[in-house]
Parts: sequence; C-alpha cells; structure tokens
Amino acid sequence: MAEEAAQEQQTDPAASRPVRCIVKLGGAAITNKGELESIDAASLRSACAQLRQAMSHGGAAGKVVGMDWSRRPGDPTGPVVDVEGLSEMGGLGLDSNFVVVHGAGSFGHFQASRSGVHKGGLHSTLVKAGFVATRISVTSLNQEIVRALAREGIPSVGMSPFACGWSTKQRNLESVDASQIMLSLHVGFVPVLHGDAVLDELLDCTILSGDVIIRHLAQLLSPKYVVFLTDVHGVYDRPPSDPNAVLLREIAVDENGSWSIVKPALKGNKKGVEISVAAHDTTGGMETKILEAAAIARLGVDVYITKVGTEHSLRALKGDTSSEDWLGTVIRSSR
Ligand SMILES: Nc1ncnc2c1ncn2[C@@H]1O[C@H](COP(=O)(O)OP(=O)(O)OP(=O)(O)O)[C@@H](O)[C@H]1O
Ligand SMILES: C=C(C)CCOP(=O)(O)O
Repeated sequence: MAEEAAQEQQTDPAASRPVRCIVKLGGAAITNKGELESIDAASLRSACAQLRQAMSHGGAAGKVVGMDWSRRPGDPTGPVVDVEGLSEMGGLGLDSNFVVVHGAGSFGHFQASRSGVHKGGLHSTLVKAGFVATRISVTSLNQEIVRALAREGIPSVGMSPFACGWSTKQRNLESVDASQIMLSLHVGFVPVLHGDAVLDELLDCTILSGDVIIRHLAQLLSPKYVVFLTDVHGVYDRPPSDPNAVLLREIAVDENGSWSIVKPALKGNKKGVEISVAAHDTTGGMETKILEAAAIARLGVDVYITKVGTEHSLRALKGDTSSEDWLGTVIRSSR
C-alpha cells in the first residue's frame, strides 16, 4: 500500500487538537551511548522536567500528579497514591498536546548491528533472534521513558511502531496506522513512540529510526514546531569532536528540499557538512537527522536541534528560539 493511501486511512487530524510540538529525545541525549543499556538518568530527568515546564499553562508549574504507580527497584513498599486528593482535582493544568519520540542510543542499536536486523533476512536465525533482542531492548527503554514522564505528571502512553502495524518497503515507510496516536492525543494523552525493528515488504525486516517517524508524524499532524534534543548543541560544519567545528545556527530549505547554511557565513563559501557516524549506529546518526529535519522544514514546520538539559532545550520546547543568545540549529523553509 502506498504511503499516501495509508495516510488516507487515518482518523481526520482536523478532528483532534492541534499538536504543538513533536519532540525527539535522542538516544545520544538520554542514554550513555558507550555503555550497553545504560540510561543517562540526569538527562532523562531534566528532559522530562523541561517538558512539563513547557506544557504548563502560562509557564507556572502546579502540583505534580505522579502517575507511575509501580514499584521501583529497591523500594520495598511501592508508591503511596493519594486517591482521594486526585479524585478532587479539577485537571492536570497541562497543555499536553505534544508527541514524544525517542531514539535507541545504547539500547537496541547494539543488538541490531550485531545481528544485521537493519539489512533484513528473517530466514536467518541470527537476524530473527536479533529482531527479538532489539525489540526487548528498545521497548524496555520506552517503558523507562514513559515512567520518567509519568513521574513528572505527564499523561504519557507508550506506543511501539511495530506493534501498531507500521512497516517499510526497502526501508521507506509503507504502511502506517496512526489512528491510536490521534485518538490518544484527542483524549489528552502524550504518545511516546520510539525507533523500532519493523517488518519490511522487500527485506523482511529493518530498523525504523525515530527521526523518520518524526518526519512522518510531522506530515500527518502539522505541529507548530519540532525539537530534536541530542548530546551536542546542534549541527556543526564537521564532527563536534574537532576543536575547529563551527555550530551552524540556521539552515534554510528550498521547495526542492535542498538546503543551505544561512548562519554563520562560513569562510571559503563552505556549503557541506562533514558527519561521522558511530560504527554500531544502524540508522545513519546525524546524517539521517539532517535529511529528515530538512523534509520537515520543507513542510513549513520549523525544526530546532539542540542539547538536552540546557536552558536552550527548555526554550526550544517552548518554541522560543528567536533571540540571538539561543544556542542550537534552526532548520526552516526559505519560503
Ligand atoms: N557535523 C556534525 N554535527 C553535529 N553532530 C555530529 C556531526 N557529525 C557527527 N555528529 C555526532 O552526531 C551525534 C548525534 O547524532 P545521533 O543520531 O547519535 O543522535 P541522537 O538522535 O541523540 O541518537 P539516536 O540516533 O541514538 O537516537 C553526536 O553525538 C555527534 O557527535
Ligand atoms: C531499535 C533501534 C535501533 C531504533 C533506532 O532509532 P534511532 O535511535 O532513533 O535511530
């Protein structure tokens, strides 16, 4: 089924509340990328707290209604839930029309690259086992992120693309059922999706990046803006490990989808960006992010790429990046 036809099957987006922001919690931002299945707890906490601040009406954060009612490791008694207090509350006081998508970081990429899930071939026992292992890993991260958001009082619900029936053809999105996302937004939940192992019509299976999911959701939901939070301040003219790397402040995308650096003016009329991608990364790293961000900008939706856990990430989540001292990369349409 073609992507357009698949979209026609969705619930009418006009019937839902307009989405304010789609945010990617990058795997590099919320996990320790060099350490297998390790969450960067401080960054995750900060991202969730900032999301709550961005959702709070008029910026005033009211009482946090904890929604993670499960026992945590090392806690013998489990959580105390104020059922009566909650039943008397009028509402959450949050403008929660956000969608969260997270990457895999040190969850999932390792299993996928060791088994070759991204290249397909489910007849191989290694690929089949790797598909299962990748999903166990990335869905366990999804669970932790949903819990971290719930502890901040954000009514988040985890949704896996594979389980929702999303699939690809030669790695391009082919069948997408977003009806559950639309319905969840409609009743005030915050859907939390993630990059996933999915079935592919030609390859049997592949890895679908969170960055690609975001582009598709942006087409479907027309958010006011899209934010990518990662472990660096934005897109640089070369890998940021190079001490001479320059942060690109603004990239413009024309109607054909080609992009150019607007700010700063680089010496020697430099047009390109040099990118390095980690060996175990199965989805193309920063290169995929720029391509997908450019496709989103082409739709007329501004994209902000910035570093998690900074004042700049909070400003991006609030859609407030206009002042000169905001640190990050804006990718927007040149029209
Ligand atoms: N030119 C460049 N500009 C910015 N970052 C770059 C560049 N080249 C390489 N990188 C690397 O890209 C990484 C961020 O991309 P990556 O895809 O890993 O982010 P993420 O979305 O947070 O993670 P994940 O893909 O696991 O969800 C940074 O750690 C940075 O070192
Ligand atoms: C399961 C995996 C490896 C998903 C990858 O998603 P991404 O980190 O957003 O590129």
